[in-house]
Amino acid sequence: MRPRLRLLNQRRKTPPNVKVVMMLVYGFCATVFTVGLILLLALLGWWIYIHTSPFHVAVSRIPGPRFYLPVLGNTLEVVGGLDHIIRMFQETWTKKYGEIYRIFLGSHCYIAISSPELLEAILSSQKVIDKGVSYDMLLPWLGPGLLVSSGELWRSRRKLLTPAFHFTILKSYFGVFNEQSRILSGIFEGLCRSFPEGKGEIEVYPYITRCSLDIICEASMGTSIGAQTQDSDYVRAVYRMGQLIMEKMQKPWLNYPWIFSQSALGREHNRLLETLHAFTEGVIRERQKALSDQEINATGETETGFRNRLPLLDLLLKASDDGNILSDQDIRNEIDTFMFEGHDTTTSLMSWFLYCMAANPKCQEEVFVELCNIFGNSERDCTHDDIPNLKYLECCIKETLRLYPSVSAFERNVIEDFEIGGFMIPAGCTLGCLAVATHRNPKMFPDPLAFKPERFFPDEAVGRHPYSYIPFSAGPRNCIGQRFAMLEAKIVLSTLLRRFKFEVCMAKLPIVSTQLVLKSLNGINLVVCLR
Ligand code: HEM
Repeated sequence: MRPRLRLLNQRRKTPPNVKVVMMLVYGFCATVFTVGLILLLALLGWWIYIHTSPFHVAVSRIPGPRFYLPVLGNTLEVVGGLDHIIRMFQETWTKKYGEIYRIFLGSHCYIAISSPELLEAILSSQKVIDKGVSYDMLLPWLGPGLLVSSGELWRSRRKLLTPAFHFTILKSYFGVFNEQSRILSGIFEGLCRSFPEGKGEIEVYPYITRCSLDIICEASMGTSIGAQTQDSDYVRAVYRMGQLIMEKMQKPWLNYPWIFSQSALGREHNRLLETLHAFTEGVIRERQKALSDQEINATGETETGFRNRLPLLDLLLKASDDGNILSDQDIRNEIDTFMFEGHDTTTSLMSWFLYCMAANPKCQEEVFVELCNIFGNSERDCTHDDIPNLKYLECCIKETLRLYPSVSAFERNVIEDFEIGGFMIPAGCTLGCLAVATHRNPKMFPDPLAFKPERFFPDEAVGRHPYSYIPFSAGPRNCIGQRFAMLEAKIVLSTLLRRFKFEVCMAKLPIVSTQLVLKSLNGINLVVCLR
């Protein structure tokens, strides 16, 4: 009996490998259960939090997606190309939720506005003047310059810098505008002559960028970098820095300073910063020396070759001499701000303008007729007296800025609770003013996607809400360089349209995308020929 019983006992015992498997299964189930329970509790906590915290209760009254995830918010919906982001914010969500809606980008609440009435309430307010978090990306380069600074610092700088855009000063830049327009026109002419039939494809964006850089460099620093005619580390650095900031924005993990500093992009960023800052500092030092040596003679020429147009830099140096507190670094921040704001925006405008002309040949012809009436066959410069006569050109520029505003959206930080349109906007939100969505609102601009310069004829514009058109923003923090930009655009564009004809390149139609300014993902390619 005994041996048999032992045999039976042995048969009933579970084999060791099955035991291991069962233990693993139990372990796995226990882990899944625990993790599930923790997730469930976390979600419950999150649900209770967003239904009871005053912040979330207030923002939940604003239209927007019902669900947003902890940590991620609605971010997954904007993942995609740079052309997808603009569609989501300016079209899809605006159509779905209306002229005010809220979105969570990560855990940050973003309230997007495209109603002229609400924009007026925000932009004319003296309370909501601080910039949104997106501008922090610019801080290493621009520091707290006029664009990024807030509070009292911004107020005092704005007061200090406003005289630099007085009409008498702007008048002195006509020479620079004309000189650089001629150089650009010469480059286009060379390209056209090199095409087999005098007509060929040009990606205009980089050429216009270099022209605007030359203009803003002379205007702000009184020095010439010859970006259009020669290679320069500084120009390359300005150009690359804009791209790099966009690359960084698309990779949220690079927002952690340590990770960024270890990345290839972070190292390149630091090298570019050195080049950019060293250049501006060098020009400031030279200019300081020239001014203190009293080298500027009565004709306005300096021994160092500067032309005395009272560039912005002189104004800042003078202000620091007058005893105002303005360190060399403050001056550098302001100059860097003007270099950045003053070239990318105007390049975007002028490139999209040429595209609009190419896409609307009748309008292009009408501008040409206007130019012939003013300039005839002469190749003379555009003067101060010509500006008021460029009426139709001005309407075309305005219509370009309506359809393709260089700054497609701008932001304000809400630092104390604020009420608009019956909604309480709690402190901590970012308000996003959607220029594209506002400008394409059919209530204000019927048939909004059509290019119709006549919308800006004086009698057509009567009765339109002033905040339905905001390419230069509005209110106390509007664009300080608005008149500069319009003069620059009128002179450069009239010079080009007098000499060249532009046609659309059907194989490479632009793909609109939101970057630091409104650009096209595949460039602005046009077929160009001499008139
Ligand atoms: C087509 C050309 C331009 C457009 C569409 C444009 C548009 C804008 C917009 C929308 C703002 C407000 C941004 C915000 O609130 O965040 C702004 C601010 C600013 N712009 Fe322009 N801009 C242009 C050209 C220029 C030029 C040529 C300069 C300099 C010469 C310039 C200098 C500035 C500065 C310094 C600010 C900040 C003003 C402040 O906060 O007080 N802009 N611009």
